[in-house]
Amino acid sequence: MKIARRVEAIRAAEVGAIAAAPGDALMRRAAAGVARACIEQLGGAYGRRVHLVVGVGDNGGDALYAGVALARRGALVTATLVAGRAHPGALAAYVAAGGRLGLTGRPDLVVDGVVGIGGRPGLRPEAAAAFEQVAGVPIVAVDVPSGVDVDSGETPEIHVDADVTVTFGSLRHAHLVDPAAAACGAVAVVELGVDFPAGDVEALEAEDVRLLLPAPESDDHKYTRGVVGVRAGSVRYPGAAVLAVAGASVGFAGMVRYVGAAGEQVVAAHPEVVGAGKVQAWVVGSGTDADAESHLHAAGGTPIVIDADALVHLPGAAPADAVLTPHAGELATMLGVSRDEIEARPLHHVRQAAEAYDAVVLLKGRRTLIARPDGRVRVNTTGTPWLATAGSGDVLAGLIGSLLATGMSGFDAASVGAWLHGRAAQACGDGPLVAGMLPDAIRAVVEDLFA
Ligand SMILES: NC(=O)C1=CN([C@@H]2O[C@H](COP(=O)(O)OP(=O)(O)OC[C@H]3O[C@@H](n4cnc5c(N)ncnc54)[C@H](OP(=O)(O)O)[C@@H]3O)[C@@H](O)[C@H]2O)[C@@H](O)CC1
Ligand SMILES: [K+]
Repeated sequence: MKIARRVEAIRAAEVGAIAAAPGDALMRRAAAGVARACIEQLGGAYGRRVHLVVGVGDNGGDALYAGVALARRGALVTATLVAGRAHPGALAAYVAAGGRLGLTGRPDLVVDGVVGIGGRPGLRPEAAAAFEQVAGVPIVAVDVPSGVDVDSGETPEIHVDADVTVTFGSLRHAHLVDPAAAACGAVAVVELGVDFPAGDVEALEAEDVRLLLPAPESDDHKYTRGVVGVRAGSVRYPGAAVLAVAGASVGFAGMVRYVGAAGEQVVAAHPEVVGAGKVQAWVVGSGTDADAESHLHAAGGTPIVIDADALVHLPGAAPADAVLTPHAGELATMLGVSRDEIEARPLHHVRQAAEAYDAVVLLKGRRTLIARPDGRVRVNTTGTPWLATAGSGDVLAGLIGSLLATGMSGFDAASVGAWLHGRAAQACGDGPLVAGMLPDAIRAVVEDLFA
């Protein structure tokens, strides 16, 4: 599990380590990691030109010590001190190692050491100008891309767009949550030997998913494995029913039931699907059109995935054990704000919705977020841009419903479902895909996990 923590918690955990380490030892360790990332990015150090953009705090100190390490390996290192001053010890070491002040020529790489966890969002004009001078050159950000809001993952003002971000000890929210995460590029964590407390934003990794997934026992039969019911599709949108049922039918639940106007098409595509009866979880909404509200009312009393058309029919709180799966536009309608506001502040809004509806809320996006009413959030890091295709949400809703039916919690079902769905898209290759390809790919991903 990847765990991201608030700045306050990180600072509190590091106090002891900083006090115990002699001089700038911790900063030098951090800087060594930054230098390693630069060398990796450049394919070597000797003769390469590296330019440091340096702020007044310890983030700038990290950049300068990284400059020291790079200069020792034969790189030609220059630096702009955006406020005209910098961490005294690091600056002295930098100058002693042959580092120069001021930009000369076009560098091969830029190191962003303007601000880290002590920064406010945005870039001051001197810092913005320093990056403009080297526009187009790859950037390695120290700790976070300067200008992003570290705890909220928001980017309310101008900020650095990095190719690689090197952080220390623990991930911060900005490394996982969009839009800031998109500005980080690839993220590397340098170990500092510090113990951190639990965090409130996390991301599942393959091993977590494997451990959470239900696998049938030898004495299981179809009813003990759980039955999922799908109420999706309509005369107008029969395909949504077929795709939601396909997502529900990848094989986690022991049986899939379908109730709705597209029964004929569903059974033609999935002969194993049966009609109304007792279920352990419902999936309601995809393509239900005018029938959404009546489906929602008919499906009460069990864990339930509420998607698409059904979301707008929710009264104040959702039914017990509900997972709501809106995209940004649907969440905007639910919360009475604009889509732009949701996309600018996804972490804030997904938490607000989870609390307001007293339900697990999965907000779809490049980095899908899954929030619980108590504020705990999982970020999904799998997926490709090709996944933004019609019907892909129907498959996801069905898949999550089938996991719910096996007895998983809504939070686990939603986050495991999102992870498998995204990984399946990746398995389809870096090219076009249609939603109908996902169920087979999900089965292959699960087979790989258990191999
Ligand atoms: N803790 C640890 O264990 C370790 C920490 N480490 C490193 O230390 C970093 C944190 O260092 P930090 O606390 O000195 O803060 P930092 O982010 O450098 O900025 C501070 C100053 O910048 C200014 N400023 C603010 N906003 C600004 C803006 N938008 N644009 C321009 N300037 C702005 C503001 O000063 P002001 O100008 O307002 O007086 C503020 O005081 C951390 O991210 C990591 O890299 C590593 O060495 C490993 C061990
Ligand atoms: K930075």
